[in-house]
Formats: sequence, C-alpha cells, structure tokens
Amino acid sequence: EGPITIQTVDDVRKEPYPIHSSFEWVLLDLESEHDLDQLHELLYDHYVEDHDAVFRFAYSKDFFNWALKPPGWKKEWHLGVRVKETGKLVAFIGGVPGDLTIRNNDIKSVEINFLCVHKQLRSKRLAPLLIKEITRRVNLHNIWQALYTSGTVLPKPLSTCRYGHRPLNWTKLYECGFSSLPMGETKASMVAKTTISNQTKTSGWRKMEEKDVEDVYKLYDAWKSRYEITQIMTIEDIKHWIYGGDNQDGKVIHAYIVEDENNKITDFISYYVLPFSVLENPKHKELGIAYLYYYASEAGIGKSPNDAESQELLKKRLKSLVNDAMVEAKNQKIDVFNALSSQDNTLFLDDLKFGAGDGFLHYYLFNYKAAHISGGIDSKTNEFLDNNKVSSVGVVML
Ligand SMILES: Cc1c(C(=O)c2nccn2C)oc2cccc(OCCCNCc3cccnc3)c12
Repeated sequence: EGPITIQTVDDVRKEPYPIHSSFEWVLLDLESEHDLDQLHELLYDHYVEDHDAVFRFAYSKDFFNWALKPPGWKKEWHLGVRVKETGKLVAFIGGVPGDLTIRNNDIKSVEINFLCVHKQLRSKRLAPLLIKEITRRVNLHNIWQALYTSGTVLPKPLSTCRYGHRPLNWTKLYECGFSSLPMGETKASMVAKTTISNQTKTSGWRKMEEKDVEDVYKLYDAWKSRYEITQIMTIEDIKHWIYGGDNQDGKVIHAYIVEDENNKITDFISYYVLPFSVLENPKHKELGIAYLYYYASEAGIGKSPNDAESQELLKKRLKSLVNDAMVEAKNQKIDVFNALSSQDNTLFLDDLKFGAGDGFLHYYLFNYKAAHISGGIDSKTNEFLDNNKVSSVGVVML
C-alpha cells in the first residue's frame, strides 16, 4: 500500500493548463460577498440532483463558509471558470486540507468537493480539466493525495457506503415524493411508526460549547483507532469542524456532548444541515435534511469492534446519542435525518428505523494504492451489516 506515483514540486507544470479561449481560470475570493454569491448561485441551479431530478442540493453561503474555509484553507484551491466576456461563473471545484491516516500511515491529503459545471456546458470535457488543474495547484504545495466521493462508480472505489434515511416528518417526505406508502400501511400508520419524542433522554446531554473543544478533541483522537481510514484533526480542526469555529451561527453544524456526574465529557455527536431544493412541487420548496457527522463515545474507546460485549454496550450508547440528535434535529424542523453505513452506524440504523436508501456513496483516494475498506454493507446483498459488525470508514465527507 502507498502512493502510486512519486514526484517533486519541480516536476509540476508552473502555468495553468490551457482552457478554451472564451473561458478564463479564476480564483474565487470566498471572503468577498460577491464571489460567495456567484458560487452559491452556480451550485443552487447546477449542482447534483437525485436521479429523478426531484431534488437538488441547496448549499447555503453559511455552508460554504464552513466547508471551504477550515484551518489551513487556500484561495488557490477555490478554483472557478468564468466566461471572459460576461464574467459569469460557469464551473467550480473546491479543495480543502484533509490529512488522513490510512491503516496507520499518516498522509498529507486534500478533500476535493463541489465539482460543478453549468448545465449548458456539460460534456465539453470541462470536468476533467478542472480536476487536472486543481491537482496541479495542490501538487505545487507538495501534496500528492486527494480524497473525494461520488454517487457514480468510477474505477476502483476505496470503499462504498449505502445511504440511510430516518424520516422525521413522514407526511412531507410523502408529499415530496421521497417516501412512498408501503403495502398494507396507511399514511396515519406511517406517521405513527416514524413519530419520535420531542425530549432528549440521555442524562448529561447538552449543546457543545467552546470550552468543550479540548475534551472533544481528546475523545475524537482516541476514538479514531476503530477505523482503517480517518481524518487527522488538530484541536483547531475540531473547533472548526465540530464546534463550528468563531462565526458559530448555529445554522450548519450542530454538536452535542454528554457530561457524566463528575462533569467529565464521555461522548459527543454532531450533524450538519444541508437542505434539498424540491423541484416542481406545488406544496413544498425545500426539504430540511440533517446528515450525521462525527461522533465518539467512551463506550468504544480502547475497545475493538470485534469485542462482542463492548459492541453491545456501544450499540446501546449510540442508539441513545443518535436518537437525541434526531430529537434536536426534529425540533429544528428537519424532515429527514440521513446517515451512511460508515463509522459504527450499522449498530443503530435498523433499530432507529433508518430505511436503506437506493443511493450509494463511493470513496476514492487519488494516487494511493490501498486494499478495499469495508463500507458497512454486505458485498453480495448490499444490506447494512448486522450481528454488530461495522464499517472501517471513519471519514465523513460533506
Ligand atoms: C445525498 C444523500 C441522500 C439523498 O440524496 C436524499 N436524502 C433525502 C432525499 N434524497 C434524495 O441521502 C443520503 C443519506 C446518507 C448520506 C448522503 O450523502 C452523504 C454526503 C453526500 N456528499 C455529497 C454528494 C454529492 C454528490 C453525490 N453524492 C454525494 C445522502
């Protein structure tokens, strides 16, 4: 296992790759409201849709401030393409620092996300050009690996996870055409089955505060060894990614902690809010969606996923934590709580009534040869793993 090609910065082309004469490369300045508006508008109208084109991701400007400006972020990695004549932004690709540990090897890496080409400029080979150009700009910083995900299968996924959906507002999901009425069920019986309490029940549960950053960092750092691939996080990274950084406006990332009777933090859990635009629907314009993000619990620290007894304890713990995260999400008007089969999620997906979605998320690690990592699904049936078996993917991509 290891890098496929080894190069030095001297080998890297110094000038940008050539681009069609009517376009020009541009570096977005995400500290300028104007550029943030342009990025938001491009993705709002042209980013990924579900395969029936009923929903489109509706990233907010607050989301981009969180997702694209973590500690160590670089302007050169917010790469756009503009029409020379009009200045219109017609394509984008983003990269942020994201060092990884893969099977105990620490590698400098970036996370590539938000690749978007205007609908009218598809199949003009712009996407491969954006990938080549951002690779060049990352290489100039002596970084040679990149992690990215895709809903489509490309050569050799490192891992594949399956979508899980937990309805919090079943009626709205039904009216948007996302949830259907199973045979022998009525709308009333589905609403009854998916109703969750509006009170959290984990003792010691509370919202994460800035003073908790160091304790959450220690929990996360000790928890990572459960997985074969994880994101290396400094204390500043934890403050940004989990607490939400200085401009904590509480609209994107939500984190909670559990304090025991000696005021010791024993667990944390987080989710991010990323709505879908609902296209062509007479009644609904948006779907409120929360995505399970990072979590850690003392119940799983220093324990192997193969230890049946501690897995049972962890399962109980995680069910309580995720249940309460969903209670918080429901109180923030979230309609569906999404989670992948990654991390230790298969311990609770079925019991907490997550439905297995028909979507899969494939993980790719650029310029690194590595054996396949379990994504928490059975390779033959694609069902979520059972018998307390869990994935070995510890990285959550936005
Ligand atoms: C996307 C997504 C969806 C949906 O599409 C969806 N939920 C409710 C209705 N719909 C149509 O459901 C999920 C469950 C777990 C993790 C997920 O995503 C994990 C992170 C996604 N990364 C962004 C991305 C971009 C393009 C393609 N795939 C993923 C998702």
